[in-house]
Amino acid sequence: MSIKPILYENNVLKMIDQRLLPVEEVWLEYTDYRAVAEAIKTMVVRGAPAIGVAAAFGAAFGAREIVAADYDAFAPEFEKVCALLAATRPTAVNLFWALDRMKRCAKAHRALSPSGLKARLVGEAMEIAAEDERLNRTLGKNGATLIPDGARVLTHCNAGALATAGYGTALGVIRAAVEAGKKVAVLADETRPWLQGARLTAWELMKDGIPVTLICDNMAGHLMSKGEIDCVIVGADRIAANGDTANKIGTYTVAILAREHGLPFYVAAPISTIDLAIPDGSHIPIEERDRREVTHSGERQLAPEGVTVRNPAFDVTPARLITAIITERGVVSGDYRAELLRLVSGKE
Ligand SMILES: CSC[C@H]1O[C@H](OP(=O)(O)O)[C@H](O)[C@@H]1O
Repeated sequence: MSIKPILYENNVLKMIDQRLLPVEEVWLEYTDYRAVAEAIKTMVVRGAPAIGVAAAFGAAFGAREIVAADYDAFAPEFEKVCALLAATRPTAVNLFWALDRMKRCAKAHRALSPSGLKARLVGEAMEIAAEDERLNRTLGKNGATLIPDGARVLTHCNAGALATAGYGTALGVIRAAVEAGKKVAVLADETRPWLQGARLTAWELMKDGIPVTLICDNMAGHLMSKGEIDCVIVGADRIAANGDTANKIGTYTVAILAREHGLPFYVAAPISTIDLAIPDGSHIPIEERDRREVTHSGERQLAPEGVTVRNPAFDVTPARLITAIITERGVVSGDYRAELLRLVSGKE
């Protein structure tokens, strides 16, 4: 049973502090939307779907504070709550998808009493969380058909249970393949600078008893050239209408290497990660994070004081390098613009 990094119990949001893994398993408690926003910004919780789930609960907490006689008075105040949460991180579209869904829920239930509306919003956040894990299991099954028995699968960053409400996307495919009886070995890129692969992917796969080998990011090409990797599967933070995909920094590099070595490169993501409002990857905002993530490992200084640093937290893999995109509504490849529109619209 894979971990659920976000729990809602007795009106309290509990989230595992992913900054402390794998050394410490510490759960933090939240009831205030401002604290939830800070948790997203500081990566207590991270991972596109998980960020959306946390923001949904944050919005519900913010709604509880609003004193308004009716929806017309409530709506502008709720907009301010959602705007503060939306300002936390720019790349993962699931954050904005979840907040828009909470605002649509409020509007749809505007006839409720203020207390009824606030309770309904908590229910919507709970449904977003429950739905995310459910669809990850479906997505996982859809993708598992692409993973051969005995496959050695490279992944980058953490697109596992810790990046979602549970089960994971890229690692959801791995879990589903294992549950289908396949022998799967994972190679996890450590994923500098925040080390989601070393600290999170290795941790959660070991907890589940799934074979995992940790490698440094600069080892992937060598191991591909030696025939030690059979395919690549990663998550996503935002997929543009043409299939260009933003994911953790270094994903583009892995995609280039996979193409060079003739290896399949799969992206696993829920429909909520697809952003049809942007035509291609050049429009995806790329978060630049604090320089200290590069110059330090915890308190240990790794670079000279004052050195110039870049720290883009994501990059964009062009659709042409992506073998297939795995979602809960099916697996698509080829003409991504048409295929993604079909998936999102739900039309066959
Ligand atoms: C299941 S999507 C996870 C996605 O989010 C990660 O970014 P971050 O850890 O900075 O939130 C990374 O891009 C993963 O692929």
